[in-house]
Amino acid sequence: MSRLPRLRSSSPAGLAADSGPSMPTRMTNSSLKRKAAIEEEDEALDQPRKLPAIGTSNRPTRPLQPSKTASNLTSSRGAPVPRPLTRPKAPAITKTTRGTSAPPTSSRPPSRTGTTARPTAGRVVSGSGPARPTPGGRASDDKRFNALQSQLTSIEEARAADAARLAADMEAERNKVAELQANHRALSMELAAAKSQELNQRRELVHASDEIENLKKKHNREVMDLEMDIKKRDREIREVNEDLRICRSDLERERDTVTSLKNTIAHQSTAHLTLTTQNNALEAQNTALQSQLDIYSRKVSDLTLELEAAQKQVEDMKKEAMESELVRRKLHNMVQELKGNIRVFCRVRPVLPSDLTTYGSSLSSSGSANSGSEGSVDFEKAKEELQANFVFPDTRDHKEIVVASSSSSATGQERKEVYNFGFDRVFEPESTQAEVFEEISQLAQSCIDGYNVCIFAYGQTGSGKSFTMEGGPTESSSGMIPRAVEQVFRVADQMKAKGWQYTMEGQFLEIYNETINDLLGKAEFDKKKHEIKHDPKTGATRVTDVEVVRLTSPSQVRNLLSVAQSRRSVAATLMNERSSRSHSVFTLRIMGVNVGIDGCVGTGEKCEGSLNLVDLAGSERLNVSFANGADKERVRETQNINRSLSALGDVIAALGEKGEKGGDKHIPYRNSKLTYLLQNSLSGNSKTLMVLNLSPLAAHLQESITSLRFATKVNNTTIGTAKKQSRIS
Ligand SMILES: Nc1ncnc2c1ncn2[C@@H]1O[C@H](COP(=O)(O)OP(=O)(O)OP(=O)(O)O)[C@@H](O)[C@H]1O
Repeated sequence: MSRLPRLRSSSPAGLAADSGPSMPTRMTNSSLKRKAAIEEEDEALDQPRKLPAIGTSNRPTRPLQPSKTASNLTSSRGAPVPRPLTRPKAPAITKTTRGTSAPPTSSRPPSRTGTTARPTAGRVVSGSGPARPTPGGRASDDKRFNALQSQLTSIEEARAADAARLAADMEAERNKVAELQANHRALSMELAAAKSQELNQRRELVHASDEIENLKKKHNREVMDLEMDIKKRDREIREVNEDLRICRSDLERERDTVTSLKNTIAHQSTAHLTLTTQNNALEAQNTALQSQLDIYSRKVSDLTLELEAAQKQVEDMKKEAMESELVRRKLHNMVQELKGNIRVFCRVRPVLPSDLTTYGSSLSSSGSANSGSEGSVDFEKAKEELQANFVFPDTRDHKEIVVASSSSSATGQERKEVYNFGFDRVFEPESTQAEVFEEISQLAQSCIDGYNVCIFAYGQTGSGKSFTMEGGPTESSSGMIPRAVEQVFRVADQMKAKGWQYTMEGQFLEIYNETINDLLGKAEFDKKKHEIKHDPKTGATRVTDVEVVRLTSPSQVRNLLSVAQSRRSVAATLMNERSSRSHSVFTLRIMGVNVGIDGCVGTGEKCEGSLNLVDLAGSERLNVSFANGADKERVRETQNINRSLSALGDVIAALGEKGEKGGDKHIPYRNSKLTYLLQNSLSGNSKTLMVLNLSPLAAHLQESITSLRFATKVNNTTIGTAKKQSRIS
């Protein structure tokens, strides 16, 4: 009984630690149960020899030798060595007990197997018996001992059998243990392998976890990428869908277009057939035309050659025209010189209705002179009554005027006198402004050609000077100044074709009481002092501080004339007409340069001419003013007019003398502002025209005769040879 715990304790210590808990434990329990059953059986046979007595022995029980394999296995592993299973032994009989109870040799049972010879149970029983036999009962005791010896022998035999059986069982158990230990080792190895595998697997697991983590991250990234990709794809899909939609609509349109094109093609096919037919016809026509074209091409090349020749001819003609222009100028000037560089025209104005009232016609007082056809007849009668006897005998050349006057002698006899005057041209009262200008226009041309021209209107007050120079408001009544300006502009324009380019400027001055006033200026009359400057090199005359206007159109000149007229009206007093008592000088300066024509270089020749149109003060005051003499201012005016007009006569006379005799004759230009101003236009290199205006009235006859005599004197003067002011730059 006491060995069970040892088996029990050895079993878990030796097996449970290293082998699996199930199978070895079961096997140990079953063998122990069988042992427990045998021991219970022994107890039943010999109660006093209880097994616990064995357990009390100090002899150590011989443990079952563990198999070398098991021992080696456990020791090699370093684990606690399990307690080996002990072989069951019979309890040994101590010498002390044997000496007292029975002789050892006789009482020793026959030798048996080692296992059975060593039981100790008998000795345990004898050694531990409670009662010690007495010497009287030795025989019984021997019997008893023998019985007991036999019993013991049988018990030992049974025990031996049991021991053998147990040994066999033990051997089986050992084998099983060995087997289990082998299994255990195998399992340990498997376990180690499994552990190492587990370790590897753990490492792999860690590695795999890392990999999984990485893969997860990668996966997340890929997921994100994929999501983005998906979004992108979505976007692309949307775009593609949109494109698809557009494509579809385009396709629809294209289909429509195709449909319409098909229709068109169908129409076109029909038209094509028609056109093919036409084309064939046209090709035939074309062939015919081609041959014609060849003919025309030849003609064109011939014409091109002709054109080139013609263009060359045109170029030559242009050059020729420019050269002939120079010739024309020379010839024109020669003609003007032959006509005389100072010429005199005489113009008699018509009798005006206003003359009837002013000069007291008997018909005008009757009041019937101004109405109806009867009135016109009366007017004609009144005219005859008032007008002087002017006759124009030269009906072909219009160069003569005959004045007949009658006067009473001291004896009371009527004396008739006839004066015959000849001028370059005589204009009758019916003459128009255009007719007068026709003669003057030649001088305007000379001015454009670079000559200085001076045209005077001379005559008594009311004789028609202003009318001749400035004219009336209508186109037909416009005077010499606007016509000359128009002529200059027209000719300047025409001269462009001959390579000339002109610029024009104008000034309008008044000489009143030997003072120069600017009719185009803003300054108050008679206040500002203007000086006359002559440039001896260029022959140009300039007046200081006067308005010189660049002229761009004839209409501009008309405006200037009206400005001048209004300024004169403001300056006029109530008593006197300022225009009658002053000279007005309109100067048109013309500057030209030959720049050439297209493709033909100009000569560069420059010319500068001036056209002076002078409306003189009334000439009659020469006599009348001195006769009166009461009004000092008027006397002064008259004296100035007298001086300037006589100075003009003197200059012309001196020029005439110089022309006739030559030499270094002094010309008194400085005797008056008028002659000094017109110095360069009166000298030998200029052309002068005096228009003598005559009143047709008999009341003015004496004045008219005086004027005629003055004009004749001028007309008979020959001013040298006109010299063209030109210079080559
Ligand atoms: N040929 C003409 N035909 C028609 N009317 C004329 C003619 N000549 C002059 N007259 C008229 O005679 C009048 C006097 O002429 P104008 O004023 O021109 O004379 P004037 O000599 O200039 O006088 P003044 O010296 O006072 O200026 C004006 O009414 C003008 O219209």
